[in-house]
Amino acid sequence: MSFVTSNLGASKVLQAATRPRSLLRYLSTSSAALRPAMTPLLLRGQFQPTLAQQQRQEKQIRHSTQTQVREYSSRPADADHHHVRPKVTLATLRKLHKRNEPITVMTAHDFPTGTLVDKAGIDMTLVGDSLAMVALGYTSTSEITLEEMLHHCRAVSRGTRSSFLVADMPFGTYETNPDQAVSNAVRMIKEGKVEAVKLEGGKEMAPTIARLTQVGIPVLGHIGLTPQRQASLGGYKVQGKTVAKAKAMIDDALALQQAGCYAVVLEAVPAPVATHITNLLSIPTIGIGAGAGCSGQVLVQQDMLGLYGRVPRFCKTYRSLADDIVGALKEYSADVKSGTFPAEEHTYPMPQEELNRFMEFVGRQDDEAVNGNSSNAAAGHA
Ligand SMILES: Nc1nc(=O)c2c([nH]1)NC[C@@H]1CN(c3ccc(C(=O)N[C@@H](CCC(=O)O)C(=O)O)cc3)CN21
Ligand SMILES: CC(C)C(=O)C(=O)O
Repeated sequence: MSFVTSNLGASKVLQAATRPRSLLRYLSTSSAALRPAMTPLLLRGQFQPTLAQQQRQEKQIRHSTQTQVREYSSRPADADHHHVRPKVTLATLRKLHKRNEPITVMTAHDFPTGTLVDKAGIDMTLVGDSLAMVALGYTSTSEITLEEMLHHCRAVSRGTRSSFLVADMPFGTYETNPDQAVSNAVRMIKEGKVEAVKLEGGKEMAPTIARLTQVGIPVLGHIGLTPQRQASLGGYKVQGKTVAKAKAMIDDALALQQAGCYAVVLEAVPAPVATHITNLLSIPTIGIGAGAGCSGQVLVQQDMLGLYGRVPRFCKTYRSLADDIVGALKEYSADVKSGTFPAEEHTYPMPQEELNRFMEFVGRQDDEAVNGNSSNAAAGHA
């Protein structure tokens, strides 16, 4: 592993890590290489970094040094991470937000992908309705039904131990009135076994969100590009690009907070608008295509792993697994055709004594076939 802090001597890091204040001072006065991302934004004069953002950068650097320190210990790097991770609750998320530690969110749509997200130490797992497209092959998210969603939620929940688990309410299951939203959200909790629901929309959804939170169902809001409304938005378009639209989005965000959302997703929003909303709100914002000024980030797992065809501009493809998978499938196919697979090590042996008797049995059967004797000699032998 290589970290930006590699210029710090190990002993210095260890020393400093035990005295966070002095490390903070050290870092804030040290090389500009330690402060990526922020400088170009400042130069472009798009917006001023908030104190919170500066503290977060320092926090990130501190986190890297701590990870590095762990490499020098005798413990395997992930031993204390994978198995004893405490359950993430709403209180945990609030604590992360208060500390300006970015909240990580990742989608999952079944048991294996849910397990992977949980193992990676992601704070929040989202059973997003993008699974309609990436897992079910629908052409939009609006087509998925409540029953289909519940099926996927249950699968993800079986693989989720620590991450906070939230799922999208499908299009058409919450818009009619607050009663409809409550009864379907209750199904998401009881049958889908998720801890919270996400629903799309701004201040027009506030009464519904208020009802849900009043009956004890945590709600994650979602504004900006709301894919369930893509038809009326005229496609998957960036939202809030004009002052008027940005102002309306600010009103929506405040209304969602007032209605009791524990956090709000901001999708495909210009970074300065998302940063401003983040600074205004007392609840975390989770950005997707909304820049680094949000309180957390979310991506669609298939996108970031290169498992789904077209990837939006805001997505970083961390791996291109589709190529690997197709390569493996082609090798398998060639091996089967050529007889290379299965090999000896992929087969099951039997005890030598049993094998000898089995071969005798097979020999007798062959003799009988040749001699035209149809009586069953094996039964008498056994
Ligand atoms: N696989 C997948 N990933 C997603 O992130 C995702 C889905 N599916 N389905 C539902 C929505 C749709 N999403 C999308 C899809 C495309 C763009 C996109 O291509 N936007 C243009 C910008 C267009 C403009 O300028 O307004 C881009 O260039 O990124 C954005 C969000 C996000 N959500
Ligand atoms: C992209 C995220 C925010 C989402 O809503 C989904 O996965 O459906």
